Amino acid sequence: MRAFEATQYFFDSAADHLNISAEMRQMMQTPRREVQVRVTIERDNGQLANYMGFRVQHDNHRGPMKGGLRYHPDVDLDETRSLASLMTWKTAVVDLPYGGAKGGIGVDPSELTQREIERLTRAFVDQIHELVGPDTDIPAPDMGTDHRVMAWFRNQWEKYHGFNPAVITGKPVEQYGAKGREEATGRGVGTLTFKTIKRLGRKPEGCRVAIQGFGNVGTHAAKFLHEAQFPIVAVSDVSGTYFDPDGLNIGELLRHKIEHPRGLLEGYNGCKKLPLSDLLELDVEVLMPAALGGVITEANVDKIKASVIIEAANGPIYPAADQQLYERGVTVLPDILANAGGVTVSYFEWVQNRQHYRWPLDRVRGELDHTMSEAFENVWQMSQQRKVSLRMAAYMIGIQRVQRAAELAGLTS
Ligand SMILES: NC(=O)C1=CN([C@@H]2O[C@H](COP(=O)(O)OP(=O)(O)OC[C@H]3O[C@@H](n4cnc5c(N)ncnc54)[C@H](OP(=O)(O)O)[C@@H]3O)[C@@H](O)[C@H]2O)C=CC1
Ligand SMILES: O=C(O)CCC(=O)C(=O)O
Repeated sequence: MRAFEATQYFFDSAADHLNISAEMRQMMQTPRREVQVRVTIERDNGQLANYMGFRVQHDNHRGPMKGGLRYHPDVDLDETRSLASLMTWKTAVVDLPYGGAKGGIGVDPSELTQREIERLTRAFVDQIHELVGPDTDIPAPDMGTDHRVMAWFRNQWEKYHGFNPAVITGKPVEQYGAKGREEATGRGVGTLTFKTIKRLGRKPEGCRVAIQGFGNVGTHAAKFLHEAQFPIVAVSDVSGTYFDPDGLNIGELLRHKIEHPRGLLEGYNGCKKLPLSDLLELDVEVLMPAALGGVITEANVDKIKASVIIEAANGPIYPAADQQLYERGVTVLPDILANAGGVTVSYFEWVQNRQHYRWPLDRVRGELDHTMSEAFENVWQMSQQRKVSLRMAAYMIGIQRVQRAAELAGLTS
């Protein structure tokens, strides 16, 4: 199964619980526009290198389309389509005035220098600058991109269209970025992990956590959960799984990451090192995939021991595995709710840019917590009332909101 098929399956299962015509379903499932471009740069050694770039604009009934840019070797049209549709349901679940989009380049950024990544980003903007804008489609960071990439993107876009920092979010704070955007996804994930555990009648101290991926989302989630007294017993990045059954020293791991090349955990020897694939199968209460999609499938679902899975990553569980987990009584907090903190603070950044006004960090955090908590309550209630999984409940809320917007607009917008 490929990524978009998985997202469509979840959409269809949720739509089956709602009264939606076949034509409306088809409209909501089909992306408005898909763009695929060749991006060519000169490497530092003078050789040419060609990459494929993508932007999928999924739906704009609720507002300008919003979604990150991923730089990763697996990026292709199918994955981008899947991620773009997730953005439509995600912005709707947390009730932001946005639609959904996603983009990226099929490239391994670890093989390029910073100057090459800058040239790549500028060349990509040259290809797609007419499609994006503060009122149409607003990119942001995702895997493999960060505030520097956002700054280059904005600078190149403004060469064509003039000053308008609201064209992209996740920028450096000194360059019209919002305070708190960098931590936002991990913070939101942490907040909702805490709420889920509380709702299940458990205490953080008794919930061992394993986190797959120690990048932007994984590190900030780890920091938040560590401060909230959760024992984090394992984290992983591409170099392996780092494990301590008594709880990892998160501060030390973060320092190691900052001080070492490419931000890798490679060489950290304050705990046991296990093979990469072991992380998902550890004996923990809470499992948090925070890296790639499609990591929990029919092939490994039997080996998952956690009773709570928090989808910090986008699309980490495929449908057949999701069904098995539901039947086993595993609580899965779905991506379109769990990791919505990033796009929520992106929205705050966009609002601040448009008003030429800056919020202090405590305001950003307070409004983030409020937005995430409200969405969590709505999804939890829907799940209880309709006796469906949290994923189905989140999709149902998202789909209903997009359907309502489409009907109010007269369907032809
Ligand atoms: N950034 C954001 O605001 C948001 C991100 N997300 C989602 O969260 C996930 C992570 O994104 P983000 O943290 O931004 O990405 P980053 O690029 O910052 O970090 C990704 C992390 O995953 C690790 N990784 C990659 N492959 C594997 C693997 N096979 N096993 C274990 N670890 C692996 C990387 O390791 P290494 O560094 O060693 O390569 C890195 O630590 C993605 O699914 C993304 O779509 C969702 C909402 C918002
Ligand atoms: O911050 C944003 O606008 C989008 C973040 C994103 O790509 C995501 O939530 O998956």
